[in-house]
Amino acid sequence: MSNSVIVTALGGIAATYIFFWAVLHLTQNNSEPPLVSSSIPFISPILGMIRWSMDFYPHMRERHQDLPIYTLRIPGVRLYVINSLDLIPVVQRQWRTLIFAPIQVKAAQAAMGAGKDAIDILKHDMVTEHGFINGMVKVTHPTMSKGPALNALNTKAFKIFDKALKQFEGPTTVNMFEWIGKKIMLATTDAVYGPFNPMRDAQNLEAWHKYHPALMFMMLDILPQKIFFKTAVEGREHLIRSFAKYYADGSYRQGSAYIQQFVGHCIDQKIPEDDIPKLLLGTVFNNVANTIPAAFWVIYRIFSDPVVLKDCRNEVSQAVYDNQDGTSTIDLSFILNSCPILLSTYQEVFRYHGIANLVRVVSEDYMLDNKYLIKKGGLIMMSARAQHTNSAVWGENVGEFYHKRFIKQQSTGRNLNPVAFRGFGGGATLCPGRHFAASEILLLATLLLLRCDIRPTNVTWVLPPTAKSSQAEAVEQPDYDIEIEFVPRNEASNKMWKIAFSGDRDAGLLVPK
Ligand code: HEM
Repeated sequence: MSNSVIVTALGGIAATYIFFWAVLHLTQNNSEPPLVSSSIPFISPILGMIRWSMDFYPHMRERHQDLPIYTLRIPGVRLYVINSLDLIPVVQRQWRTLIFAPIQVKAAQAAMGAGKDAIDILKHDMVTEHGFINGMVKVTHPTMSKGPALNALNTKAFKIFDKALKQFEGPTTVNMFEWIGKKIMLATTDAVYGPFNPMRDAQNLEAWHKYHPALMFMMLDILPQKIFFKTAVEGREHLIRSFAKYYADGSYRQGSAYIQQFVGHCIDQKIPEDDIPKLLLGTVFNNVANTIPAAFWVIYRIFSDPVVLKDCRNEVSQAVYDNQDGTSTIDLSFILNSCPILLSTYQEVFRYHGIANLVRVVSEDYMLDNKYLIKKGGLIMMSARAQHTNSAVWGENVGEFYHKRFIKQQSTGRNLNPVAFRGFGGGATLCPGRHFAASEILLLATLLLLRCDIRPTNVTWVLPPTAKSSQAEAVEQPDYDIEIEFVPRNEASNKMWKIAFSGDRDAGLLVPK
């Protein structure tokens, strides 16, 4: 290559760099949060995200500890990243201006394939209860947070778990993530969708496994789906056909109170008939996507540590009473109220393995905390992992899984700050499904504690890595499965089990803010 070509090429690169550097700095207002990661304009943050993956925001928090909030610029997007715990409630209070609903609308359109008319209805009012999204939370929330409707969901799930455990007549080897995934999928969807649950069908499960892994990339909505995600789109279409039949047959009327309210709200809001099955498909994601990996980690953490196992088994055994007819009853309310170590272990799972990226869309220019100009169209990012890995909040043992961390009296003299715990989000969009998820996961864990021992076939428990986790989910997923052996406990064999609810629930869990 001649010198002149090299000089021209270098000149071109330098001119391009200067051009983008100027664009970046001229379009950045001094009142906006400080701009970081700008050495290669618009590209450096992307390189950082690729390099650090789900540890990107914790890494940035360490690097920019002095900044309560900073700006990242990537092509077409201003990302305002919250570092400081104190700014989280400030963002959450502005839920009418810094909105979550557009993310849900995007999911409906790009991931579920909802049509234009349905999307217009979803977009019409994204802040009041008269709108589709907030109205949906309002009508479905009571059916999954407490009372007879949630008890009914748990009772159905119990029957599925009970039946599965009865099949262990002797030591049984399974792949742990796969086994838990199948049981949670069946228990949850049977409880939610009722006797005509579409997710009982093996072909639909296969379609789900084609569709689910591509969800995050489909959500980004950059690449043509029919070319780049052909298999996932086929899986989606298959599932939509099945949910269309479920809807057209009126099978949802025999489903849970939750799914009846869900469909009723779609009808009231005049969602086109063809789109209701697409939105129903979205409920499968809500119902199982995080519950499955969370159940995996809860069970892994309990059974892989003899101390945790002993503590938790001792607690749950007190939730059981024997009946005169020879059956044994598990009081789920006792589990959810009076088993502090089990509940602490459960919450530590979400602190340690939680990766929720809580995103808000800025609907108009806004002065956050009267200090930082946040521009319309920008995104606010509150990373759960950035908060959950902060030693200033959680103490020097932040990097350890400490199963008693959430027991108040044993925490380091300080009460835990509920804002620092982002496992289920917080504020106006705090996860309405958290009670359902908690009761189902803890029910499965309790049944296993009472009825089985679990041994890894590999002799020792080895914590699987999680680097390949999909960040569309709020909980890490193991990169590979673990083979385990369920060994029925003698003291529990031949027992018949029942479930009961003696009172309030979740009293022992930290209430996220
Ligand atoms: C372990 C299980 C679960 C985890 C870790 C989890 C996590 C979360 C998080 C982090 C958010 C907040 C999103 C944000 O503010 O940006 C959220 C919201 C939500 N979750 Fe969950 N979730 C779980 C289970 C469920 C279940 C079982 C359901 C449904 C039955 C559900 C339905 C929802 C809905 C509808 C929202 C949006 C609420 C709104 O728009 O106000 N989740 N979840």
